[in-house]
Amino acid sequence: MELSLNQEKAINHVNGPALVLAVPGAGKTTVIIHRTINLISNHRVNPDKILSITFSKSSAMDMKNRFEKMYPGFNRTGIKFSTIHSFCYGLIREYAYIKKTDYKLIEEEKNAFNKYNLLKKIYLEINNEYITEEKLEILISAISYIKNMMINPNDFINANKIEIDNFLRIYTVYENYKKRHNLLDFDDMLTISLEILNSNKYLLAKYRDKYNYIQLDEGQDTSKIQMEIIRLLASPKDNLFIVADDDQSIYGFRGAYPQGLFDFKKDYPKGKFFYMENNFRSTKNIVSLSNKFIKKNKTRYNKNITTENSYLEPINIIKVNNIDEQYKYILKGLEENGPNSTAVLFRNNLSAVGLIEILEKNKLPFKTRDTKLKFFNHWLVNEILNLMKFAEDTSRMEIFENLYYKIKGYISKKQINYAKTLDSNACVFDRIMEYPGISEFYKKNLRELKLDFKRITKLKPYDAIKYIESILEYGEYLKENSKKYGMTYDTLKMYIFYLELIAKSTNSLSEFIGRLNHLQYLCSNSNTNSDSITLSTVHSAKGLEFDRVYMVDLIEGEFPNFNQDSSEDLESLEEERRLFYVGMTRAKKYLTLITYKNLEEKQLEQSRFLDELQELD
Ligand SMILES: Nc1ncnc2c1ncn2[C@@H]1O[C@H](COP(=O)(O)OP(=O)(O)OP(=O)(O)O)[C@@H](O)[C@H]1O
Repeated sequence: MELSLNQEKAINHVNGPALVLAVPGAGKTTVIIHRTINLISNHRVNPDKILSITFSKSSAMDMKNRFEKMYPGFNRTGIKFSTIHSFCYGLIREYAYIKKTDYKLIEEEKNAFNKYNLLKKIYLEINNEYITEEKLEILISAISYIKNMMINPNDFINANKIEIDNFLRIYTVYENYKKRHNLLDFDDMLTISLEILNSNKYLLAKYRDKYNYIQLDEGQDTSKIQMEIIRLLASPKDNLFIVADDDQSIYGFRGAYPQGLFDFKKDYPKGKFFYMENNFRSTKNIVSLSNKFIKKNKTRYNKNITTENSYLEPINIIKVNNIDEQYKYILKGLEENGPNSTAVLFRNNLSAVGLIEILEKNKLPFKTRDTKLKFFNHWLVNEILNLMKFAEDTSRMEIFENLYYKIKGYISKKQINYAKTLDSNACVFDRIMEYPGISEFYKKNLRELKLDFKRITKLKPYDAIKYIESILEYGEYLKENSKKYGMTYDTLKMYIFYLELIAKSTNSLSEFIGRLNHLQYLCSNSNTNSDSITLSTVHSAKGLEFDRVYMVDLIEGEFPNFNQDSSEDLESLEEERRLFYVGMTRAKKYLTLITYKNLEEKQLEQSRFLDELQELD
């Protein structure tokens, strides 16, 4: 590979701070690898003294592999590619050793004691109810944001609408508990590391001496506290080499702080700027339109993206009638072009479910970037399955007592408790009918309900779900209670939609459950063959490239991901636009953007980003 002049300039930078502002596909990773070699080979820097910080474990891995490919045989020993968290953990362990204390990490979900369980327990104690998975995610994300942005939780509450009752109390109890017991979550690794570096002169000097050259990849998604740690470490030599594309900052919700890049000049008046505006990855068609598109954002360094690659095919915007036609379109493309170097990208992970079902049915190999799809263990999916299981055996009180109030029938807790004292092998409805003084009206209701469940056993899974949703009025319950679960009704409907999609090809409950298990298995044991189709959220596709990219489900509300409850401020819109841009710029040769007009009876609007692209083209 022949390096460009601009790449050369950045690679040849040795001492002092530098910010490399680059566009997608400009070879940022390439530059970090070549610069590392340059420091070692031409400037006699000891490999141990270079610390390259990557965004995620997988990008650290990717960088190592690319290094190997570019410089086969070069002794990589001592060169450190690490995430900031892994660096911080090392520092904390050393500190703990000196202080003869011990910190326990509580991130691993597989351990019995972990932060998820701790937060669930605190939430239950404070709010007297169980927290849903969605709310737990909101809670964790808010705590993380506060830590990463180094803000006061009170200020956070004042500036944000958060759907968690007693958030401040939960936050305080959680923080105090961890402190008392020396527990660490990922965010504490950062806060504690910063405290150590600020308070322990010995360790600060030691680590400054240990790493003389610091390189930071994906600088745009580094949080405020991470940047503080890195700057403190690099000081006073300030041999800090940051590579970034502010247009690809997509982790604002987790505290990414691209503002740090805009402050670079102020923080380092003598700092050097390098620009890499040539995209080596994509065709002229893709580069030109994505460039015009991102220019609609106001908060950004102005860059002019160019490419020497030739024109190939225009970006393809496809509007079909419904999601089935979207899938058919993709299948046809895969049939014509094969699965090699192809990705299907989407805004929300739920989209993966429909794609997995369709690809599996057509025996097409795929791999998912996010292997733990929460769909398969989601409470809503479990509840529908449980109602179907209950239909097959209406004596199963252990199922019914958790669901009776979510369907029609006006059954009371007292009646359930009474029924539990009767013969446990008898049908639950017959038992409730024994309730002392129960009116004829109630009995009629119960007989009807019993009949409803009998009917369900005669239906195929697809029709059974529809029956549960409408006739048993489970859908009504979801509509009225979605907020309680930290979700919108539209999202809950999508869960049902995908469940029905999978149910369509099955004839019995056991076959249906078997299919769900099989799809979940395929998802978590993803095909790693290079010639399988990659399914990924745009977030997880960061840094990757494919010959052919389909972006799917491009519906207003879905992408940009705004619902009726979320605020549509300029900042969030710009972040969504950056995310869309990251998706577009993953494509080397062919980019297809797909939207559809209807989802069942509901009419949809195409994503506003497609409107923008159509206007710009
Ligand atoms: N000088 C060059 N000549 C030819 N190809 C290059 C050159 N530099 C980089 N590339 C290629 O361009 C592609 C993009 O490089 P790389 O992935 O490093 O870009 P990036 O800036 O990290 O991209 P992004 O930020 O969009 O993820 C890769 O396929 C890489 O091999």
